[in-house]
Amino acid sequence: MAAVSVFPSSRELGPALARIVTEAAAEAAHGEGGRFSLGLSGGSLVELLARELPPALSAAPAAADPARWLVAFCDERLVPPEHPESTCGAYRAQLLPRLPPPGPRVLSVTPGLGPAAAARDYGEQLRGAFPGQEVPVFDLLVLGVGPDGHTCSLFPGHPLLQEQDEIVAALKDSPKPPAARVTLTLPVLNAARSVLVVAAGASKAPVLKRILEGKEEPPLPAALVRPRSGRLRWLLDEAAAAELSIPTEKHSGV
Ligand SMILES: O=C(O)[C@H](O)[C@@H](O)[C@H](O)[C@H](O)COP(=O)(O)O
Repeated sequence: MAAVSVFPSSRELGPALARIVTEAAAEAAHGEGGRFSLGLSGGSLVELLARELPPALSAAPAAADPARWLVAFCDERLVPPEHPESTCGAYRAQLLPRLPPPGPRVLSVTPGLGPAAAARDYGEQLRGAFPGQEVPVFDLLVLGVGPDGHTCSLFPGHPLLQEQDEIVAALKDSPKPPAARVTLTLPVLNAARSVLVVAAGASKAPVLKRILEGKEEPPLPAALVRPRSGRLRWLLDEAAAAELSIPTEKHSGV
């Protein structure tokens, strides 16, 4: 059973999310290799992390220093990095310049490649960054969830939900534009040591009830995020949690 934390609004959820990231970073710094591997999703998470991670870092122990971080993106839209829809572009514009120099090592999808080549290239980058790991084991993945129950760029009913061999896959038919994307696959999501799924706003309330309380078959993509041995936590605001009847941890956020 995943832990579901509910905050009054993003104003309280954001700092809690940032604190979890910096605490995980400090913990990983003391672990093997002293590196913190972090996978980030796009969408509303970009602005939330850009606002909350810098202040959280200034209050965090030195061990949380982003210079020890490897940052990768859980999915990416196949657009030029300067395109407003580029997840990497958005983080490079909004978050990375606000981190203490020299900042993290960032893996990103090589621009200008077609979907299949981009997925192959990004997969090779990941394999290189996680030597000896058939499936990269991230310390922490931060995921979002769409109103349709997608996460990363894994969409309901899409064949990629069955992908068990590739760590990165491409799609050209994303129902959420842009259509061409690459995404981490479920084996990577479920190998992570810790996974956070963040959702805010009333538009997510119906799908969160389906994901967290429904027993529908086939399960929605976000319901397939079941880390084998890692920790799974949901961070929601009250609006997104409004239809839940399962027990949740209420946080006032102070
Ligand atoms: O690049 C993307 O589109 C994201 O990785 C995607 O999976 C996102 O997390 C969800 O669509 C939720 O997006 P919002 O948080 O903006 O609703």
